[in-house]
Amino acid sequence: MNPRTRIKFCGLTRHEDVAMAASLGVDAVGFVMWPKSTRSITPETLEALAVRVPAFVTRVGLFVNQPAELIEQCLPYLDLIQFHGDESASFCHQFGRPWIKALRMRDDIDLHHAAAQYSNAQALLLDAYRPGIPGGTGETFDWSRIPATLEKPVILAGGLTADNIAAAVSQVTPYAVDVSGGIEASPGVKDAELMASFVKRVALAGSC
Ligand SMILES: O=C(O)c1ccccc1NCC(=O)[C@H](O)[C@H](O)COP(=O)(O)O
Repeated sequence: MNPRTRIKFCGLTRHEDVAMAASLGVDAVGFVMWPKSTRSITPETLEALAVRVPAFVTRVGLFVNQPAELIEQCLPYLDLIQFHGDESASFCHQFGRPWIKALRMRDDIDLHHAAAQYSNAQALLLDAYRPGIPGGTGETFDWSRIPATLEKPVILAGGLTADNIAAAVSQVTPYAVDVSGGIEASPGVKDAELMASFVKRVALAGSC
């Protein structure tokens, strides 16, 4: 039996969206701590949102080349750290907390090399590459570029929606999928119906 595809919703900024995600059975909720993002929240908002996340829903903090001091400040409210910039493996590993590394799918990326480089990561999150934009582009990439076997679990991200998630799961069979723009009414504001239909389509894709 194939394990189910885990789901992370990213870029949450509101209590009601976190509550909806949890009620839908989503595995992880992501909070963007990078201030230049249209979905960013402050450490104070992170605390307010995170303390109300139910047990067994993983709270993920997303950072882009940010100071260790900020990450330390957020740690009490995070179960997992997502590094979405050019952080080194040793930087990522210094916090004593599970972490994942986001990789943008540049033409020249070598995923086997990256898996070795980030050997302590819990998983690699693969996202679309657009120069100058570190993530949350809402764009897909060519999923056939993902090797059939990789030394780390793959979290597929980038432009996923209820309309393309079945094809993505069937083609890539990722460990997990990550979505932000595809479940939004506007940046940082999630749409309850889009969230529900995304979760439903992932479940259906896994049962085919
Ligand atoms: O969401 C952002 O604004 C953002 C900014 C900087 C780095 C990463 C960012 N988001 C990452 C994600 O939301 C997801 O990991 C992933 O990129 C999926 O986003 P989307 O393509 O919108 O589904």
